[in-house]
Amino acid sequence: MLRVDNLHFSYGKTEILKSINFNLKARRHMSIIGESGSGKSTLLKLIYGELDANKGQVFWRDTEILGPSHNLVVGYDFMKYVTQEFDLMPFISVEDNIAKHLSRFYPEERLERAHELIKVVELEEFAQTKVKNLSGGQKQRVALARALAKQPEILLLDEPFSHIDNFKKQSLRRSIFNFLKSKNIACIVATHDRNDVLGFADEVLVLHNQTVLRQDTPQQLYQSPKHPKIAAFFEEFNVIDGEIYYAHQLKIVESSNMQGVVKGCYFNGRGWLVELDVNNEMRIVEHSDCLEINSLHYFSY
Ligand SMILES: Nc1ncnc2c1ncn2[C@@H]1O[C@H](COP(=O)(O)OP(=O)(O)OP(=O)(O)O)[C@@H](O)[C@H]1O
Repeated sequence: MLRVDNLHFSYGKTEILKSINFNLKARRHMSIIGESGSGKSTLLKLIYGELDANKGQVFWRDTEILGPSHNLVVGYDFMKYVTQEFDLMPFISVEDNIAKHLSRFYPEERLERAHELIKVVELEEFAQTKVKNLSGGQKQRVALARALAKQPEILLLDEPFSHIDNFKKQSLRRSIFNFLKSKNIACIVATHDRNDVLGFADEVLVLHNQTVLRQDTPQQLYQSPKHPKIAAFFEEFNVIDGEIYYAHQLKIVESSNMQGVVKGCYFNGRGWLVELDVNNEMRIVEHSDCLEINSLHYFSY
């Protein structure tokens, strides 16, 4: 189990994280979400032992994770961290970048494992390609495979699919997260992408105002966001009389005590997001059709 106890961290005088407390059981998957600059990457670096906390402790099972002021070499065998920078060896092949992290004593197993991981990240056709000749998204996939080479007990991922195009992203996400579950590898993913969270996270940690706003399942957070920052992570939403309503929870109706003037109409795949001006406050309502700009419509929930 990962245990984060009362963690505090500042860059110089700027406080970034305060009183961070949470646990993550072995094999579980957690997403960390929060606005840009809320400290997601900083928290991953503290968990990995790349930064020294000002106060507080991090444990994986019974081992305390210590920062650079206590450790000459950052990192532990049971934990791997894939940063946004990748840090690969450009002049050797994809296969060699991954195999380098495997034992030389068992050459056949080494190659077999490298190929297994290349398959997980769907890079079979690039196995022999030098990393310098890969695109950003392909490099990101090599970094993921390399982190899995020695099969850590816990994997930390910072925006793991940020460089990967939408064609590949969906299947790659399933492949990686299913692989982690099948090998009982716990995982913490810092992400801005709701699709990394909804189908894959067992729990979500929401960072806000330097601390943990909430820790809950994706289902609970989505269905009962309670806070605009949480709703905003998932979908377009409105706050009406202090309650949060997603755009799809409001409907255009024949008559109601709520009405607004159409100011915009945006296709979203399923239908249209209609922007309504209600006494200078904007409401956003999902509707099957685009509505005429400046027309008046009733809506309700
Ligand atoms: N090395 C550093 N020195 C000083 N300040 C830093 C440093 N690294 C990050 N920060 C600041 O710390 C805050 C948290 O940064 P962090 O990268 O952890 O946020 P984040 O939530 O991961 O952001 P994003 O979603 O944009 O990646 C930011 O305000 C950032 O400017």
